[in-house]
Amino acid sequence: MTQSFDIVVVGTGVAGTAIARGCRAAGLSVAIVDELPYGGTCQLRGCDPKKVLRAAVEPVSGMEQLEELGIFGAPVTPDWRSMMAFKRRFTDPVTPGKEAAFAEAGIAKFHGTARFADPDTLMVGDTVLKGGHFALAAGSRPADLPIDGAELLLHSDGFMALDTLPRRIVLVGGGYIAMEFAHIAVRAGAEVTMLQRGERLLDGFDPDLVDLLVERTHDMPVDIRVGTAATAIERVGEGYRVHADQEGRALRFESDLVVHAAGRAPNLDGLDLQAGGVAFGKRGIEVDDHLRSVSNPRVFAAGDAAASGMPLTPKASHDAAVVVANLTRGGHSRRVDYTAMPSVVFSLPPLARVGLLEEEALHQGLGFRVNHAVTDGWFSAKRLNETCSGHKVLIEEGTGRILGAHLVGPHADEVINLFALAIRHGITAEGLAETPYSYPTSGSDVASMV
Ligand SMILES: Cc1cc2nc3c(=O)[nH]c(=O)nc-3n(C[C@H](O)[C@H](O)[C@H](O)COP(=O)(O)OP(=O)(O)OC[C@H]3O[C@@H](n4cnc5c(N)ncnc54)[C@H](O)[C@@H]3O)c2cc1C
Ligand SMILES: NC(=O)c1ccc[n+]([C@@H]2O[C@H](COP(=O)([O-])OP(=O)(O)OC[C@H]3O[C@@H](n4cnc5c(N)ncnc54)[C@H](O)[C@@H]3O)[C@@H](O)[C@H]2O)c1
Repeated sequence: MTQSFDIVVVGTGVAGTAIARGCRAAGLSVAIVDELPYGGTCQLRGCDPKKVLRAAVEPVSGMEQLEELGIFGAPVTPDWRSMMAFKRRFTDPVTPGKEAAFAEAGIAKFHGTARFADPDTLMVGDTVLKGGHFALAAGSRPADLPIDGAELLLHSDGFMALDTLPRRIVLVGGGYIAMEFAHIAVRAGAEVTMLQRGERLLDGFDPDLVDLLVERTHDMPVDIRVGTAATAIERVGEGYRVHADQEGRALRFESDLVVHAAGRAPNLDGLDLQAGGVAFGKRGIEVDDHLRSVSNPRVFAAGDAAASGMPLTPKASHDAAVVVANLTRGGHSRRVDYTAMPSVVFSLPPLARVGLLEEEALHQGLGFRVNHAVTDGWFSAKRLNETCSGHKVLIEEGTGRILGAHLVGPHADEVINLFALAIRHGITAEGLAETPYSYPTSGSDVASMV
């Protein structure tokens, strides 16, 4: 059966949902398709469930910090099953909620893998979908790890659906997922080892602040091995043995669970982009500044699937707004602008960045001063007995423009938004310093950071 729509959207995550709803609200006929239950990564398998699980270990982290002052005897261990039940209260309603919302909006729903038959036709099973335009918001998936036994790795979605938390966990990788899962799992009672191939963890964040967080994580304790690449995984009895290479030295780690935390790749395999004449590379679908495919003008891409910006939720939302503008008001009405897109590692305490890294600002030849301090002695960290706290703010000489801000410590995940606002809307260091802040809050520290 052939059906025709103004817009056919692939993916029901943050990007696909917003594109479908935005185009429909503008009066276009819209179809949406997903091969998984509707909802996408962020709400079902990513940001939101992760942050719900983190909520259960936040008090544990707080108690650990206050324990040495004699305020608590010993921290409690949260009940993992109850944590999962709490998480499901958020994730279970997502799919039925999306199904109902699309139906109410008059968006035609399809379930199955969408693949191109030719540049203006998508197939979902035997159903033929003709589109005036296509919006590809297919997201990302765990990157292929070319090691023996890679099929034994549990992916992040599996970790966030575990019925019980195994005692010993090896995390393969040293990025966002490894750091966030380590902080949750250790506080929930597991013994965690992190294997990071490169010499540094959390590439893309300020190295001095990463060092503070790594020291804190090491003390939790997490066994962090840098310069250590996982080379093979084998089943041994009920558990696993992970083989790794550390500068030519062969290492072995026994574990009850091995988790993939070694990067994600655009999820393009099912789409048969070649048949659709849609150019793509390792970073995703190749798009111009308007998020239009460089090879098929009927196609736009957004979110993790598009080779643009950072694969994060705020970027997926921004892309969706750009695609909606270009689909409803003409193909060249809006360009992407990833200025001041903040990013947070939701460790305890969190690590955050917005704008340029020091190295990037130097590379661009900008003249700037750096306000860098370790602030475990500041009131907002000290009252929590939090030892991991610091900032680095890059301020342009002459203009006072904030070029970049990097934070680690209590509420860094919230405070970074003030710097994002400043960078996006041109509020200078002077403007930030003279703003009255509620006190005592971590936000009020901003005045002393600039
Ligand atoms: C564990 C984890 C934690 C994260 N935490 C954060 C966080 O705290 N903050 C943050 O900003 N970002 C976070 N992210 C990243 C964030 O989740 C993604 O950037 C965001 O969800 C991408 O949204 P999207 O709409 O592009 O894709 P997705 O939400 O992944 O949606 C893509 C959808 O397309 C469907 N699909 C793919 N191919 C086809 C096909 N051929 N046919 C039909 N359907 C198809 C998929 O089934 C999927 O449902 C996290 C990611 C993970 C994995
Ligand atoms: N808070 C957030 O915003 C958040 C949280 C989780 C995930 N995410 C998104 O998901 C993506 C994927 O997260 P991630 O942590 O998997 O990727 P990542 O790119 O952040 O880190 C992957 C790390 O794994 C290492 N690695 C690769 N192969 C290895 C091997 N064989 N042995 C040891 N180490 C190896 C890499 O050197 C790299 O440091 C992120 O880039 C981000 O876009 C975001």
